[in-house]
Amino acid sequence: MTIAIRQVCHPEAVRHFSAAELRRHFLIETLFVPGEVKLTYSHIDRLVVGGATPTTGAIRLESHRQIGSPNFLDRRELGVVNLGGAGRVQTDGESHHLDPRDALYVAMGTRDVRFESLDESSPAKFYLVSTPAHARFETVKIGLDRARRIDLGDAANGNVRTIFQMIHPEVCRSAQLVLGMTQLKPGSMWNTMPAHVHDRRSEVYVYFDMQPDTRVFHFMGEPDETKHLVVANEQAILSPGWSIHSGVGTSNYTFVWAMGGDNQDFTDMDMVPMDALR
Ligand SMILES: O=C[C@H](O)[C@@H](O)CC(=O)C(=O)O
Ligand SMILES: [Zn+2]
Repeated sequence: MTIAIRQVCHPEAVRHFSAAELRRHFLIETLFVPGEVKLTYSHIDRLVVGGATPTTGAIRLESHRQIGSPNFLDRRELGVVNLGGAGRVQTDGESHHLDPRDALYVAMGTRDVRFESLDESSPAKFYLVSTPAHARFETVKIGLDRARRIDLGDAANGNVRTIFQMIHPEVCRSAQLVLGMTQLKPGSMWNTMPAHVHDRRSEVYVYFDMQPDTRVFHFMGEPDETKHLVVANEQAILSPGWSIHSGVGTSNYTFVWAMGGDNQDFTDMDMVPMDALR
């Protein structure tokens, strides 16, 4: 298991970042490495983001000095979304079958978490987001059928999409983690425009369901100082509370968004008026 550390950047410093610096601090280029658990520890809301890509055998979520407790989930909770082929997640010996697109909320206090693929020729790709937790809730699997579904956007604006709220107070209890998936319809390319910020919560996006030669231009930065990251399939973006997080693709795509912070109120967003964007 590997864990990379990302420090916090002040927005006044980010104004001067080159494309390479912006990528080094905010983009996670590689999430899925066959046979490995690969994590990034971000100091924005202490979000841990990564991938577990089991091939032949089971791989384990280990703790680390950075986590500061004997087991990874002693003082944390975990969201898992399967972006690959069918797989299994074992939580303290209990087996959870995760089909493609299924999510699992794993409770604080779970000692042993293992990941397995059902077919090594089509390995599972478990996308992981973990936040600190103060209380134990139930470990629960959430398929898209159990998610809270919001259809929005319109063809004229190129943003017809469905938001599936998966780890959300009305679906599954958690200490602070809120997570879901947004699928764009073919012909729609925009997400989250008009843009918003929410200084109460940090957010992380992972874009997937993309072809090798398509890209998402992901917009970040303070509303009056926007910048972009050019993002390929299965890459993630760390979005501090002061930053907008919106993207336009060269084709349609799907993304998982996840948040941690002061509240779990999805609708608590500060919308950015169009004439405020720079
Ligand atoms: O705070 C909420 C997040 O930014 C996303 O849920 C937005 C999103 O999925 C979309 O507009 O498509
Ligand atoms: Zn947001």
